Order: sequence, then structure tokens, then C-alpha cells
Amino acid sequence: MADSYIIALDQGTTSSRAALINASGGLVAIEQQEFSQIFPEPGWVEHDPMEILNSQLATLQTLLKNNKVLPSEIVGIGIANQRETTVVWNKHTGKPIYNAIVWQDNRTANICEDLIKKGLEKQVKKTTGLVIDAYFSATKIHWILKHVPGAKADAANGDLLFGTIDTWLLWNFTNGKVHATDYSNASRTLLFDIENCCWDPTLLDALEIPLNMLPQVKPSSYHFGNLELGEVSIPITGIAGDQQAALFGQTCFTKGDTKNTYGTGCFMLMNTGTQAMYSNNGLLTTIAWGIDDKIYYALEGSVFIAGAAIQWLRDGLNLIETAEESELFSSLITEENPVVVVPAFAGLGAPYWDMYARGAIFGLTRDTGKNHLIKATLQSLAYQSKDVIEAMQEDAQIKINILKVDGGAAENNLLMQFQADLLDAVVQRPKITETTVMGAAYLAGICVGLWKQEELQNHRKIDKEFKPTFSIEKRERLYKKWLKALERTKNWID
Ligand SMILES: Nc1ncnc2c1ncn2[C@@H]1O[C@H](COP(=O)(O)OP(=O)(O)O)[C@@H](O)[C@H]1O
Ligand SMILES: O=P(O)(O)OC[C@H](O)CO
Repeated sequence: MADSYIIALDQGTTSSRAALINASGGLVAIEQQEFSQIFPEPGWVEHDPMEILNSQLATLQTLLKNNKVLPSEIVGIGIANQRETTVVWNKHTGKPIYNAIVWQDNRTANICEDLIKKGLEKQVKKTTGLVIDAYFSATKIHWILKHVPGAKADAANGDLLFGTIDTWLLWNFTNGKVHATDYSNASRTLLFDIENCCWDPTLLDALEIPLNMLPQVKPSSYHFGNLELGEVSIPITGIAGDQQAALFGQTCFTKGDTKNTYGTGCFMLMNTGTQAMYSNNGLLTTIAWGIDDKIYYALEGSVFIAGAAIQWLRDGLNLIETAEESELFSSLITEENPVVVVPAFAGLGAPYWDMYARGAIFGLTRDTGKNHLIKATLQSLAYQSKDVIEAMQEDAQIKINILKVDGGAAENNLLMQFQADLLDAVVQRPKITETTVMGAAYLAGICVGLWKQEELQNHRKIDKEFKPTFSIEKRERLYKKWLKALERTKNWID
């Protein structure tokens, strides 16, 4: 009998990946291709949507070829994607009218200011669960319509389509037949009413975005359409934003379950069940997934610069040759590190939301060396995550005792131990840290009846648990110093 497989696509900020998962939930193989990061001006970040599409298709084809899997053995495809990143294209030509504006891009800070001045903050929070920030898609769509000649008229005529990256891939994979997204991605646009599950007319109006540009919104585990590749036709049966997919992949199915992903940024999400929980402490309310006619919600803290700060040590300062080396050099500082680095390179995300903050280094003395700087930068990932977890515990009124971790920097044992010490919680790393692809695969596999959600916990195996060792006094002293440094980076640029 033929085997059954799921393919999971993970279209991330820096690379496209395709993974093959067998019927027992085993990760058989993974292919990856990086693509260009375009920085046209300070603070601007773009991707070429065609390069994204081609790199994603290339990884899929290599995966099929290298593993000698027949397309007929693939029972479903799941897509997880970098969220918020915005593509607008012409539905007749299929061509993007502008590059994709990436989630990290903050060119629309002034449009956000205008929305705040119009008094829309409360409405945005109540309807979308978000804060007004350049991070989300809505102001990026507005910017494209305003700056690309003729775009406003074309949008009004119904010639243009908007999509986050999942939608862009889906539309292309189905040869322009399906223009849809899932609830988790829709909830990152700043245009979606997360309780009534519809596009919000007031916000569309405020940003002059015609409704006809927007995709249909479907559950995350759902048959969206088929990938048509020549003779081959494979059902696409799962879609979720990458951070929500990771929450699902970590099997955070119970209210209160929390994961933190340490990638380019850090994204901590807590499952809050079928009721939306609104934050009083600077966190976002977002849709975790829609499944079996139910919507599940999450509280989220998004930190913009995490692993990217390690890349800065490597590529900007040339202090290390590989990200992994940050662990070795940090371990050479055995005394308490007097240096604090606040990597607010792109402003501050949760829980502060300061688009005008900028990075800084504190506590330098004549004997400060490169290892102090490396360690302080690494430690900043843990401090920023502590800021988020403090807010989350306050909002949810619970103590998080176990934090499930994943993402590239979660491989760093020194960082994970420091995280456990700072949080006074167990940091739990699974054997498969590719939780985003696993989440996308699970959503796709559930839809085609390959797995039941309640069985999935059995697939997850633990690699290592880091237990807290700091005294209360030490934990509080270090954290106080961090907060003091952080305060001084706020509202830096005009
Ligand atoms: N051992 C490590 N220690 C610290 N940072 C690391 C380590 N390995 C990878 N990183 C950082 O993690 C990021 C890559 O993780 P990944 O999960 O692939 O990110 P993304 O999905 O956002 O591209 C990079 O920013 C890199 O600097
Ligand atoms: O592509 P990643 O893994 O850096 O994730 C990006 C997030 O989805 C942005 O919200």
C-alpha cells in the first residue's frame, strides 16, 4: 500500500522551507532556500513576491525529488507564513504592483500617528485585539494604494487583490482560483473583527481600503483548494500564521499553555481558549486558529529584534563568525555581566510599542571586552521575553510554570538556562524544534483525517528542561537594571 505524507511549507522572513512529514508525525526531511532582503531606505524592509513564490516552489520540488515521494502519496499541504507582510497584485496579470512590505518595515509610522489622532485606538483594540502600529498589514496596504500610480483607481475598480503571504501563495498555487486566508492570518491585518469574524467597515473606511481587495477568511484546518503543478493536484488543507502554527505544533491546546519562539524576533503566545482575552499590559489579542467550527484565541507578545541582534553581532560588528559561537564567548564571562544591551533597533514591540525607541549599550567601563557585549546581547533576548511574560501573567492572572521553546536561538543552552533563571519557570525544549512546520502539518493532517488533535500530544518528545537556579534577590536585581536601561532607550528619535 502507498504511504501517506503531509507536506508543510514554512514561508519565513529570511527563508522558504518545505518539510515532509510521515503518517506517524515524523519529520522525514526538510529543504530550505534563502531569498533577498531589500532595504530601500532606513527602516524599510521589502521582499520580492515572485522570489518568495519561486523559492517556495523550488524547495517543494527539491523535497519531492530528493525523497522519491510520489505526488499521489501526499494527502495534504499545510502552509505557515511570516505574518502581516503585505502583497498587493493585479488579479488579471497576476503581477504584484509593488514589492511585499515586510512586517519589520516601519515606513507607515506617520499613518499610524494619524489613526491615533483620529481617536481610533480604542476601536482598534476592541475590534482587532491589536495596537495601532506599523507592524500590521493595514497601513502597509494604505501606503501601497497611495504611492503606486493608478493603484487607488484600480483598487476601486476591483482589479487589485491584497494578501498576506499565505494568500499570495494560495492564489498562485491554485492558478488564481482561490483568494482566501485563514482566521489566524486575518487577525494580523488590523482590519479583522476577531469576535464577529468579519472585515471591519470602519477601519476599511478610515484607511480607504476597498472590501473587494480582501480575501475570504476560512478555518485554519480546511480544504482551501488544490496545488496545481502540471499534471499534479494536491489538496491544500491547512493554513496558519507561523507563530500560531508553532503554538499548535507545540501542542499548546489547553488554556494557559504558552510557547516562545526565538527566531529573528521573539514571539510568545498563550492559548486563552475560545474566549478572547484583552490585555491591559501591552499584549495583543489574536486568533490562534479556527478548527471544527470553533475559534481559539491567544495572547501574544511580539518582540521585533531577538536572533536579529545575534546576526548584528555576526554581520554588523564581526564579533562572532556564527550565531552558535555566541554561547561559547558568553560562557567566558563567569561573573555578573555589568553590561546591558537593549536591541531596540526597530523600535520596541510588546509590551512597550514605541516606534521611536532605538538601541543602546549601557554599563561600559575601561575593562569592557567583546565577550561582555556578546553576552549582554544574548541576555537581551531573555530580558525582552521576561518583559512579555510579566505582562502575560498579569493579564491572565496565572503564573507560567512551564515555557515551551523553539526557534533557532532556543538551541543556545546558555540562553535557555538564563531564561529559566530570570523567569523562575521551567524552560522546556522539544526534540523537534521545527514546531512551525509541525503545526502546519498537523492542521493539514487533521483536515484530511490523518490524525486526531487529541492524539498529537503523543508525537511531541522533550529534548531538555532548564530549571531555575537564581535567588529571588538576584533575579530582581538583574531585572531592575534591565528595566532602567530600557527606560532610557524610549522615544529616542523624533
Ligand atoms: N545558537 C544560537 N544562539 C543564538 N542565536 C542563534 C543561534 N542559532 C541561531 N540563532 C539566531 O536565530 C535566528 C534564526 O532562527 P530561525 O528560527 O531560523 O529564525 P527565522 O524563522 O525568524 O528566520 C537567527 O537570527 C540567528 O541569529
Ligand atoms: O518569519 P519569522 O519566523 O521571523 O516570523 C515572523 C512573524 O510571523 C512576524 O509576525
